[in-house]
Amino acid sequence: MLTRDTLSAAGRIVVKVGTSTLSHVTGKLNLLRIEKLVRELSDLANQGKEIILVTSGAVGVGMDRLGLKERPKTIPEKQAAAAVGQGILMHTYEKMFGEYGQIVAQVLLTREDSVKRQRYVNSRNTLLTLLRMGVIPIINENDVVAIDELKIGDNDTLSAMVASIVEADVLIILSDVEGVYTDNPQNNSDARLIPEISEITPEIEALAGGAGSIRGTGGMNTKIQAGKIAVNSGVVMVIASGSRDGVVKDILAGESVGTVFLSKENRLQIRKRWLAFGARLHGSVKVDKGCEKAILDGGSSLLAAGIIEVEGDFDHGNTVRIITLEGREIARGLANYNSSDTRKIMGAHTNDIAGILGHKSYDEVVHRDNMVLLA
Ligand SMILES: Nc1ncnc2c1ncn2[C@@H]1O[C@H](COP(=O)(O)OP(=O)(O)O)[C@@H](O)[C@H]1O
Ligand SMILES: N[C@@H](CCC(=O)OP(=O)(O)O)C(=O)O
Repeated sequence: MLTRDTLSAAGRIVVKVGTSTLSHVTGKLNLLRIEKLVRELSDLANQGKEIILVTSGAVGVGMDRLGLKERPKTIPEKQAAAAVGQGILMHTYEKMFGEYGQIVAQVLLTREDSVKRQRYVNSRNTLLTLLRMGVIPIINENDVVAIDELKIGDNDTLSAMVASIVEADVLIILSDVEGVYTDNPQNNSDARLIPEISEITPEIEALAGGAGSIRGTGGMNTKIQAGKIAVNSGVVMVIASGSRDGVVKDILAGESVGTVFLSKENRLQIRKRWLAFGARLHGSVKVDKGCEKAILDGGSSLLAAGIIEVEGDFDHGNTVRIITLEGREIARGLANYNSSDTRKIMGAHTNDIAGILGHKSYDEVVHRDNMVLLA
């Protein structure tokens, strides 16, 4: 069981901040609060932690800039507000993070990026590359283009999907409440904070109400649903107040802040189980002795140079077996190239891939991050 004590070791952290935390009741940005959050996250990045920020606020900030007093009802109006607000948000983050020497990147995702296999692998690879480069990805849903039926619809769910895609250690959801209460604290002054949720039962789900303001979207409901995605992906989730000074630091110190959702298995166990037993296998690649040793003993990715045979028909993003000359399966992983391209580049040096295919999207045929050893 992953508990609060494990949080001090968290290396990859997703923080989600809601509109109610980012803005004042006037609808304008709460600059002091954003500044504090940026400073805290920058300090964690300076400590070597990998940080991803999922930010809401595009629609709210856009509404304010456009002088709209009510949340827009039509989709084009919402999208227009988001288009205006997203730019303002990014400008603010870019400026503030820049002051602390941090590089940020805007990443706008839609539902398809997490459900379509190829897009999932692409989003994952891009996010992991940004983290490796020391960049802080700042993510929001692509409200401007997402059609309503295809939308994730709320950033609580989006942040849990992101945490699952990048296999984060912890997801911290910052809101305008201290955590999950026995009832909506805005309506019931007797409501008490629940410090720990080890299982999301129907009773827990029934406690959650909708948003507390016209600015927020899902209320506690979507946060509990996010909790389900997180704990089933091996990610510990904490809901806490975004107005508390040093909130992220305190959570990572294992302090009893907000509500923690415990995870039964860690992400590696879950991912390994899925890659090893859950994923549909689409083919296999046979590797030479040097490549076998590099994968088993050297922690290497699978490079085209080590491949001597390709079996089956697979697409980019499908799971393939990696087998030895003797036919022993040593690993499984997600292929960066389809079977036909892999056949063309097998045996070739990484530098020659572009010449052979006319493009080179990846150096590796299977990246180590997307591989599980079976031997
Ligand atoms: N059981 C509950 N415990 C805590 N808050 C709740 C509960 N049920 C409903 N809420 C409401 O959820 C709100 C937080 O969600 P929301 O307004 O969407 O904020 P955010 O912008 O941070 O996502 C709280 O302000 C509160 O009014
Ligand atoms: N993508 C939307 C946020 C949707 C959302 O979930 O908002 P919130 O409940 O404030 O986290 C926006 O940027 O306005």
